[in-house]
Amino acid sequence: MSDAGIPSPLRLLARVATLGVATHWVLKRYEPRTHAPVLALISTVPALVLAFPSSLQAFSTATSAVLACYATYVTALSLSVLVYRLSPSHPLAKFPGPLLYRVSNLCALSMVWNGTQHVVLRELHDRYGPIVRVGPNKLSVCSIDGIQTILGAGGVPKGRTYEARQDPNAPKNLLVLTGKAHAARRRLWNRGMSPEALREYERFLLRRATQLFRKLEGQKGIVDMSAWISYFAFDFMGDMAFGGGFEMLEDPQGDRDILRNNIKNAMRTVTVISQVPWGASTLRTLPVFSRDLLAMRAFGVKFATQRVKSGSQVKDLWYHLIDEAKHEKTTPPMSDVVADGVLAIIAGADTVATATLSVIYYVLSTEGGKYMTALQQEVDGFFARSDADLFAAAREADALPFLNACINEALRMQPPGPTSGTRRVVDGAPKVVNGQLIPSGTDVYVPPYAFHRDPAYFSPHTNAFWPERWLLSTPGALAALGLSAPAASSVVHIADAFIPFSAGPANCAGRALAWQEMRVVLALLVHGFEVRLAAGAERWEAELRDHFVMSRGALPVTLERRRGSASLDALLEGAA
Ligand code: HEM
Repeated sequence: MSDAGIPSPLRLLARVATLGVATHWVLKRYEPRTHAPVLALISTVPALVLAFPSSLQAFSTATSAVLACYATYVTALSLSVLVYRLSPSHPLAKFPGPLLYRVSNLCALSMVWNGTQHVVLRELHDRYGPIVRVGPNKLSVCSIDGIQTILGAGGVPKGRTYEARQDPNAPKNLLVLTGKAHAARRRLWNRGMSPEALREYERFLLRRATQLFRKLEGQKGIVDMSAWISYFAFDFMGDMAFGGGFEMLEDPQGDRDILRNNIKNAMRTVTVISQVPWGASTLRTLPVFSRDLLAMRAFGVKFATQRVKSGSQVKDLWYHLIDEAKHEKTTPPMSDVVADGVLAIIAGADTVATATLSVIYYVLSTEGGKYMTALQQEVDGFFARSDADLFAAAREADALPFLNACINEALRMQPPGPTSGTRRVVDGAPKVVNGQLIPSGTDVYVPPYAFHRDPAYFSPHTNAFWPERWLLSTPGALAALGLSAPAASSVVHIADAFIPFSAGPANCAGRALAWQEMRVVLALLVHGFEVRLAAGAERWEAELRDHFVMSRGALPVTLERRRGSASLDALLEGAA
């Protein structure tokens, strides 16, 4: 149909509106990765104005013509987006979810910024069921078959939310890689986390754990356990990834502590940016968004340079990541190792600190501290043995069963990576979860926190710290500590829904190391100190924030040195 009868200004605006709608359909099909295509599309508006100079006569100035055209363009683009996202023809229309989240990812920004995403996702699953639409193009899945279908081998690759997480000028780290590149890099990591490698790390761990112990012995009054465990975790991971040098335990107020804040801020920033992957590259050019990521890289480069100078005297994680033993055909580039070294600090320090602190908090705060009493009984009994070998016990899954149960339960209650990033269902390979087809192009969360707090997988006491649930098959172990549990038949415990370390080929590469650290540090603390929560500790749970890894507040405690044992003294002296 001809538009010859329409006055020329309206004709111009109609063309601009059509351009707005067309822009939506182009961007929908070819989601931009840089700002250049976005700028190119936006500049078509003045180009259109210039292409029809006669239309300008109806406007008082050229500026008002351009402004009117942009207003029309944006309105048409927005309306097209809105109508499409809410329409029954949208591929995700059949999935329930809050109206605002269906409209735009921007609606979720405040919960992401505030770090409440994990809790909100759980609430949404309570309300809407196992699959919830939490963005225009995004689902959250809390259905047991989704774990293997999405995260398992042959599942769904990581989506673009991961790319937004890393420094744009640095090579990709393991977390961001997919497919063959991921498998090749993961081989290096797996070597660095093999049982033999972990044996090598024991002396570093003993040195740092002893240093922590001695520092805590010297503390008076209220002690912020959160800070001290963090210093330990960062120092130890610095030893692993860069051959040491962080020394936060030695100099807590030193400038290296800035790293902790860099990471905290950077994690929040990239978690927010990753909500709008199409704008990520543009946003990251702004110093406010890139400052902390760049500072982290500079930090990594500085420590890597020191590590290179020291050569292969020690078989730390760096030794394996840069393949100093020459297992690979080609030596990995130094820049990749720096990227993975920084990843090790982010992925390995904060996570272990949060989990260790959550154990301390829950065993002390639950039911008048009865779990701390049971834990001390188990650990004291262990150290009383003449053959007590803490590192041998830390290697085994069942040497200290109640300690393991408490760690598992703290990881269930507060998984240190509570949501993880989204996976994206690739073109031509839709997936079926819970009997429903998840179409290609969909971003999918498989959030650990939501699984762990689902009564369909863990009950009774779904939202309470109840370590007994991990020892149902060994009631004797509980009875020996004065604890009991109902018959296993009345308890729901779906172990496959426990995913604090994620699942599948990109699950946590450092899981075994994390377990070793947590067992050693907690056994030393429980045996060596009487720990009591102090005023303010009750805020622990509320101050845990989901910024990909948990950020946390203080955990004020008082400490009193216990009598300990000859085994403990020998262990601590051995580290000197
Ligand atoms: C309690 C402690 C820990 C927890 C709960 C934990 C949890 C996780 C989770 C959930 C992921 C998957 C993230 C995702 O896919 O978005 C992950 C990945 C990873 N973690 Fe851990 N982690 C812990 C400790 C460690 C330690 C000590 C290291 C050692 C440096 C480490 C290194 C890594 C690496 C390298 C990845 C990426 C794996 C890959 O993409 O193949 N983590 N971790």
